[in-house]
Amino acid sequence: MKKITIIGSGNIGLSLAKGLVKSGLYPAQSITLTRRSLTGLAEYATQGFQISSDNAVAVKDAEIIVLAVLPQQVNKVLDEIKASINPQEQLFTSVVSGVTCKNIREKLFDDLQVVRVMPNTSIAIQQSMTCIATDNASVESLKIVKDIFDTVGMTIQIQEDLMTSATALCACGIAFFLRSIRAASQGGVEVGFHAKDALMMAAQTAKGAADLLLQLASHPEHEIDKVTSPKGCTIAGLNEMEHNGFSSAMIKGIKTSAKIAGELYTKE
Ligand SMILES: NC(=O)C1=CN([C@@H]2O[C@H](COP(=O)(O)OP(=O)(O)OC[C@H]3O[C@@H](n4cnc5c(N)ncnc54)[C@H](OP(=O)(O)O)[C@@H]3O)[C@@H](O)[C@H]2O)C=CC1
Ligand SMILES: O=C(O)[C@@H]1CCC=N1
Repeated sequence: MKKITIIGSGNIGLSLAKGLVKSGLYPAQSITLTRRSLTGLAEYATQGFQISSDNAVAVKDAEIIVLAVLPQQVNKVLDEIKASINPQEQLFTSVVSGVTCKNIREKLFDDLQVVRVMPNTSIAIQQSMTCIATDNASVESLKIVKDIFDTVGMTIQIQEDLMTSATALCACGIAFFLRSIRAASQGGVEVGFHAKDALMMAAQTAKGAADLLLQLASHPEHEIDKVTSPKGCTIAGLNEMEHNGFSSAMIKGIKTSAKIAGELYTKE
């Protein structure tokens, strides 16, 4: 168990903090949360987390630092903490989209080990798909990061140049699949269910579909073929969706998100 400081405890920073505590391996007391406005962190202090609005102080004792501010807030934060960083003792991780390991070292220290991590918000319930990449961290440091994120979902190590693609597919992907579930529930209401029931039914159906792929290591089309009875209602609905661009919309959306993810830091 290591001391962790999360700089920028907003949506993803807090989701990570909650997931680590839920995993049982990291007590709240080992995690320091920072943001400029501490009112948003008051409830976390009552749960045992350390909270601070002073990034420079908050990183001093940390063995692992997680940078989780917006891309346009990164430079100011790195300037603030530079004097408190010890590159020999600390491991620097960043979940910031579009900011490379090299970008971070250029602002801090050449010999600082930096690992980029791209989780998604389901990290709060230990269900994240987390992508990990580095261009200089040791095998031991990578293992430390992987071990942490393995407690809050599934991890995969990828090449750093695929990190913006990973952002689109997995981090933004949560929103894409949620919108699909919401749309399915809206269809459910049209065909007769109350909204609350329709949403629960759509969500559990989506979960079942995902688990068919994950638990059986199966391919979507193989599972689809089992649902589409000849001349049946599934193929009729599925083809209607495809005529309206269902797959195409998802593919185009992911490509657009990946492009924008790569531009976020430079758009400062
Ligand atoms: N949301 C998501 O699903 C994912 C987001 N990411 C990445 O994570 C990062 C954060 O995104 P998200 O959580 O959505 O954004 P949020 O705006 O919710 O969180 C950013 C947090 O940073 C805090 N902050 C801003 N400036 C400072 C500062 N100088 N010192 C300390 N804290 C600061 C803000 O609080 P305050 O204003 O009070 O300081 C805010 O709580 C982004 O870079 C994004 O690309 C990556 C994966 C998934
Ligand atoms: O929308 C965003 O820019 C961030 C990055 C991935 C998820 N949320």
